[in-house]
Amino acid sequence: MSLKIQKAEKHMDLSSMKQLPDSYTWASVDDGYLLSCSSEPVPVINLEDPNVMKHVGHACKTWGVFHVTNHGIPKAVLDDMEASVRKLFYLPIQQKLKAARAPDGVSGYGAVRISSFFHKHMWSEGFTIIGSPYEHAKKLWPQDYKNFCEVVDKYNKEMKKLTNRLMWLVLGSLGITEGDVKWARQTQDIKEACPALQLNSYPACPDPDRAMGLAAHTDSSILTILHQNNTSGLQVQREGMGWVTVPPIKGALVVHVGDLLHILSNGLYSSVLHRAIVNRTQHRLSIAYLYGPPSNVRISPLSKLTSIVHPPLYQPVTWSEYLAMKAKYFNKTLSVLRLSAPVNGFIDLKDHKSVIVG
Ligand SMILES: O=C(O)CCC(=O)C(=O)O
Ligand SMILES: [Fe+2]
Repeated sequence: MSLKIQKAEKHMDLSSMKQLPDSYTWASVDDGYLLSCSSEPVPVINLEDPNVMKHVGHACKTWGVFHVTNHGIPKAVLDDMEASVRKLFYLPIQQKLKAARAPDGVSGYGAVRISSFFHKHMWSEGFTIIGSPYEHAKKLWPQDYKNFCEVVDKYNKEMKKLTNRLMWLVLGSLGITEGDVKWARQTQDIKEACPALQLNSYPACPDPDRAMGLAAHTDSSILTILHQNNTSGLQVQREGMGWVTVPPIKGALVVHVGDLLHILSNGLYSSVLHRAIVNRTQHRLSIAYLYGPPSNVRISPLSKLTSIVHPPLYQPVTWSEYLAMKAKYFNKTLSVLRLSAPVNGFIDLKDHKSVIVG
């Protein structure tokens, strides 16, 4: 296939395709795993529950993913954001390409960033926002960008409040207090922590069993908060169960344990391997808020969680260093950062080396 074709295909208008092109056809979306009709659903945690910290700790340890209800984010903020995301992805492809991500850039419109690790294209489009969406929004809607920027700002503010709350629940469940992680206390009111907002669009697909919306990956964040529209597609991998669907629950949000929490917790809370599949009739949208530490902070296993018996398992790393490594090693990044094995060896259950790519 010539590079020219590859490039053109990268920007195909998925919603107008009547057949799945070969370059989008995956050998098997099931990868040989059981597709779970799991009797055990992903935990749903009511943030108003008096035992919320215990539930959060248990969910992080067992699943690495959970739904939250009573999270305090006004419905209007979620609805407005979803409507704005829909408006963005419904723009004609030529208009969206005006805000295309630069080849070496991070923000803007384009294929999902993990595409480069796979031989086949994914059935999705993405739009990444870091900081203000102003520059890209102005390219998309030269006269009418303000509303989008306001909606995104409001959404980011609410997500920031929620991630702070969740962060302390997660750390508290590990026996960590504010004094143990000063930077986490500081990020409550500083601008330094620079979260990313990843907007994903998965148009209805003519051959969903052979297409992949977003291939299996873990998030590089500490925590990710995901809002999905009313269409299923998110799946997480659970030991012994295979891929388990995380169906949308009205008004609830999904929380993922990311790689940096895996490191902070010295592997006690493993980042969750997840993917998005597509369907024949409905257009699915998702909005992922990826929360990480301020850029100058080195993340390493929290000293309270390590001892001679439980030595630190990972080297210290900043978020930007981690992202650079992830761009190189993808699902092997955690094992690259892993310190040498103890004498009797260990098995990193979430090493994800077995992930079949492409
Ligand atoms: O669309 C989804 O449900 C998953 C999105 C996701 O995993 C991501 O943006 O990192
Ligand atoms: Fe993700």
